[in-house]
Amino acid sequence: MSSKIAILGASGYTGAELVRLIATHPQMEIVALSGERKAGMAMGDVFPHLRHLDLPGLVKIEDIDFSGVDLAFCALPHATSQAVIKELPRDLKIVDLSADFRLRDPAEYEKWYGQPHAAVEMQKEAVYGLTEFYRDAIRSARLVAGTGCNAAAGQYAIRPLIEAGVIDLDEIILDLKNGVSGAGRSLKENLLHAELSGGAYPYSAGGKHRHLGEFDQEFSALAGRPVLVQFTPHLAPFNRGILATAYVKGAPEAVHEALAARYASERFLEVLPFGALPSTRSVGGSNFVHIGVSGDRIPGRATVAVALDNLCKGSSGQAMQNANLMLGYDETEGLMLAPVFP
Ligand SMILES: NC(=O)C1=CN([C@@H]2O[C@H](COP(=O)(O)OP(=O)(O)OC[C@H]3O[C@@H](n4cnc5c(N)ncnc54)[C@H](OP(=O)(O)O)[C@@H]3O)[C@@H](O)[C@H]2O)C=CC1
Ligand SMILES: CC(=O)N[C@@H](CCC(=O)OP(=O)(O)O)C(=O)O
Repeated sequence: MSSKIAILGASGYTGAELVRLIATHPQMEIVALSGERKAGMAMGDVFPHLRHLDLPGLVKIEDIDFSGVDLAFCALPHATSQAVIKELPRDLKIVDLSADFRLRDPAEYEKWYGQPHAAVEMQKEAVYGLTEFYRDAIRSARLVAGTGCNAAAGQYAIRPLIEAGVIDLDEIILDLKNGVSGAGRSLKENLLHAELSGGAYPYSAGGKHRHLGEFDQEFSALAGRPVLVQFTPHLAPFNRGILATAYVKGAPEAVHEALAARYASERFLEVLPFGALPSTRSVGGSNFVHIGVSGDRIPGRATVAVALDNLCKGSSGQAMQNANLMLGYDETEGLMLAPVFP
């Protein structure tokens, strides 16, 4: 029997990506789609690339009847998400793509997001959605919090190295380039083609990016002591994709071995042969992640690079993978699309 799915925020980038993926899922049926400014419109009019699909029209969230819905994907802006989710039926399974339920500690949430959480009890109940590291808890969760897309890329590079004890925990530098769709579909001056194309720039430097809250929470729990990463993201002139590059102090071969061993049985995580490095081009439009390691002319230093698609494995693909687990389906269902190349 198929599961009935609602997508809240279907008129945004991650919502549309969920529709694209679910269209190939044999056991998921979309029964409701929400938009806010776009409520009342047909999905194919908002997103012509989805015109061929037979989909419900966009409605406001308050007009959705959740009684027949098995699982809701919530692809709404930060803060809006918690206000909406706390009013949804308690037996509804939810995969939230926003940042609202990623941080377990309410004080940490307030520190990084500048306001108190409006649903603290649910914040504590939520399971962190980095599938390969929380699989068992996700299977039985009611509410799963999708990770930040930068946070996913950085964790795929670094977590196994902390687990295996092969790097100096006080010398981790993470540099990251991410494409413009990471900022969502709303109009912003710095995202205008004239100001973005042909250039790139860092932002939230100096330890200010909110995904540091996720790195702090996850890396420190793994290490059993505080681990602080130096992290700067850059906005780059491509549509989709994240390229995260970690500079670590540790033997390069041991770093490669730790990643290869940890991800050997993971369907979506591909560790390249030693010395080969990944490209966003090779994973675009897919749920696959490519990970590469090289040594350095400075002995005992390694570079780890991770490429993934922010709209797929960085958000909607990860959300689908988690929904598959929550609904008892094969984890890869609807997600085996090959990357689009070039
Ligand atoms: N883009 C990415 O790569 C990633 C995004 N995320 C997170 O996922 C969530 C969705 O992101 P994204 O799809 O990029 O965002 P978009 O800005 O593209 O879409 C936002 C969606 O939310 C709806 N919406 C906006 N305000 C309200 C409101 N007050 N009430 C109800 N609905 C509202 C919009 O409807 P309408 O347009 O009709 O007004 C739209 O459907 C965000 O929390 C984001 O941080 C997480 C990881 C990666
Ligand atoms: C290009 C761009 O602005 N990218 C976003 C990341 C998007 C993401 O992961 O989203 P959350 O907002 O859900 O944390 C950023 O770095 O802030």
